[in-house]
Amino acid sequence: MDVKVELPVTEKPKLAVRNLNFYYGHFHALKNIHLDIPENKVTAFIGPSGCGKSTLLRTFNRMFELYPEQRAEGQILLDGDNILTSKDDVSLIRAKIGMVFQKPTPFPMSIYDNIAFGVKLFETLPRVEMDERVEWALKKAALWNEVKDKLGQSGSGLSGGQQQRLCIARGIAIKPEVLLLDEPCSALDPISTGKIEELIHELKSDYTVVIVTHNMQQAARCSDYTAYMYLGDLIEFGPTSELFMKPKKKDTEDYITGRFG
Ligand SMILES: Nc1ncnc2c1ncn2[C@@H]1O[C@H](COP(=O)(O)OP(=O)(O)OP(=O)(O)O)[C@@H](O)[C@H]1O
Repeated sequence: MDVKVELPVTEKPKLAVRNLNFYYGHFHALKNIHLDIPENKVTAFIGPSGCGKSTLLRTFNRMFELYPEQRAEGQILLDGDNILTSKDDVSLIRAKIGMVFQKPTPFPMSIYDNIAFGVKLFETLPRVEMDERVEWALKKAALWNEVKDKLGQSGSGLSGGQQQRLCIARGIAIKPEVLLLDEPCSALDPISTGKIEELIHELKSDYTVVIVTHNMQQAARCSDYTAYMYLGDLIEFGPTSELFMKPKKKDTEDYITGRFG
């Protein structure tokens, strides 16, 4: 199914996906996806389990290259450059397009070093500037007040919600342009979820955010644009309010009204 939706002229596409096909061995998991991800907005991917949401997200920073049987064809343009064929070191692409996973995954080191570790891969900062960067990232991730007196303690001693905010802080500390969030709240309680959702809302002033979520209320609350996927096809894409209030496709309507999926 070829769905082509142009963004409103007021939006600038940060990522442009063109004719993207993705294969796990012989299994065709993404079928000719055409999609523009607008800059400084939150875009949500929704759809029933197995529809390809995480696969699509993972193509955006070439995470699949770690697995030899996985292959992507087509184009994913970041500001016009195809990251699938880019000669840039993949770690440079991942510095521009950061990812936060479903389960909080703090490194086995202090809260401070969890943030500083990634920064050191790309920048050599004097200690004072590194301190400032760590504080900046923790403030952006709304975690600073809770951890400022225990930066030397292990990141794994934090609560699940705090660990996830630490992972978001780690992701933004290297100042990516795009932040990919793969079901970032699925392991969290409602209060932590609320904090992450507020954070997502604030992050979009600086970043382009893409979130995969199972939770339609979450997509409706925190995204500006939503893509509905089914069996590897992009079925519908548009402003979140329109997609939820006035879906154009019957399949989308059935899914969001809970008649299916
Ligand atoms: N490593 C893999 N090897 C083979 N097939 C895979 C692999 N990972 C995912 N798939 C298949 O690709 C399809 C898309 O999976 P994907 O994880 O992207 O879906 P999803 O929409 O994110 O699902 P969920 O909501 O359950 O996380 C599914 O049919 C899945 O079984």
